[in-house]
Amino acid sequence: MTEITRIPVGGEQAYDVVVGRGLTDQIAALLPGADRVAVLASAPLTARADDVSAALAADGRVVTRIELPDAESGKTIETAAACWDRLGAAGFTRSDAVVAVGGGAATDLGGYVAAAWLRGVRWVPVPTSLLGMVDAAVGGKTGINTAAGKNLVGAFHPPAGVLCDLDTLDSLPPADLTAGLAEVVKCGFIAEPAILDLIERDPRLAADPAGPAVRTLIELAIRVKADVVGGDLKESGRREILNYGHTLAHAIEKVEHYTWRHGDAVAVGLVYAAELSHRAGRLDAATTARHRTILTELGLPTTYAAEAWPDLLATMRVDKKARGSRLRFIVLDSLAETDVLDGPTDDLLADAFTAVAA
Ligand SMILES: NC(=O)c1ccc[n+]([C@@H]2O[C@H](COP(=O)([O-])OP(=O)(O)OC[C@H]3O[C@@H](n4cnc5c(N)ncnc54)[C@H](O)[C@@H]3O)[C@@H](O)[C@H]2O)c1
Ligand SMILES: O=C(O)C(=O)C[C@@H](O)[C@H](O)[C@H](O)COP(=O)(O)O
Ligand SMILES: [Zn+2]
Repeated sequence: MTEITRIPVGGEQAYDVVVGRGLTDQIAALLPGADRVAVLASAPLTARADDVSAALAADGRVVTRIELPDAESGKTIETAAACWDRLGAAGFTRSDAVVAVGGGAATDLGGYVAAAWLRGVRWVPVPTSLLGMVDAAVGGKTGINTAAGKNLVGAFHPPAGVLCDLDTLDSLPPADLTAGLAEVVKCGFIAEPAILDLIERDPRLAADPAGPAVRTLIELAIRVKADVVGGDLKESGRREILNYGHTLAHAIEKVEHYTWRHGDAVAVGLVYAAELSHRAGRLDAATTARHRTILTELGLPTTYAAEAWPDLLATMRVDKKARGSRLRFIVLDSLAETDVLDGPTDDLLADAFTAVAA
């Protein structure tokens, strides 16, 4: 086992994000007194879920294994209902718990299953993707998609702890690792410019799961998220900054029927949010251009089909940051200085889109 980093997340239900290698044996200690534990994972993560289940069983827990449809296709009410049926059949009580093993889709679904079962039981995400480690598994935002859009049903339900085992990144497809870096870049622009400097020094190293830069980037990004959500779990204020780039990103995901990786959509959304900030007279041209440059160097997309604009605009109107008919965007005034752009005109929104339109 290598060195372990524990990153505390504050708030009423404080917990640690544990980062290291060979962490499987730590799972049982995060759920004291849980006699029954449901381990949720999709097929590509079967081996990892086996290890986690074996560690729990070795500690005397009765494990219920539930296989999820993979990736975004698992974030549905049907999958959640199937999980609740299994918990009911296995007699899960309020002292029992859920463990979700996988990328952000599995941990979002698993967290929501736990949040709603008996109105809330303990859960632990075991993120296996970079994006899951730096973002989805941290902060207690859980949820599913609906026909109207992305993450429209869910709950704030902090986990009992988060296990980020860096060994799991070895099997992550490179395109998924790169997609996760989009959320890391987001943290760089909204709060931690050291992230941007590190990636710019050697973008190739940033995407090497075995290299030293990845762990540093993961820990820097987790610290940004932990700091924000520790002070504003329910997004009544500052937490909205974590949505930088997401208003357009979620619309792209819906228009693409969830076939795009979340991180890829976020990359386009970040460039759009920067252009919007610039065209609203807030962000300087150099910082705006820096978005496109760094994301391109990482191999992330920065453009989207021009003809999709009407659909995208209509979808953005059900974004959770909207208030009535007013859209609200997180924008940058300068590096690491965020603000809300409240009620931008359709002309301004369309003008900014020309900068990402392909
Ligand atoms: N709750 C939050 O705060 C939050 C934050 C960011 C993103 N999200 C959500 O997270 C989701 C995106 O997460 P993601 O990028 O991890 O995608 P994902 O969960 O869809 O996983 C992508 C693919 O990688 C595979 N995979 C994951 N880990 C693997 C591993 N170690 N080895 C081999 N294959 C592996 C998965 O099976 C899947 O096929 C989106 O639904 C997004 O909305 C939530
Ligand atoms: O944790 C948050 O808050 C975020 O906004 C992080 C985002 O990266 C993440 O994609 C989140 O799921 C988006 O939340 P939503 O409330 O817009 O669905
Ligand atoms: Zn995101």
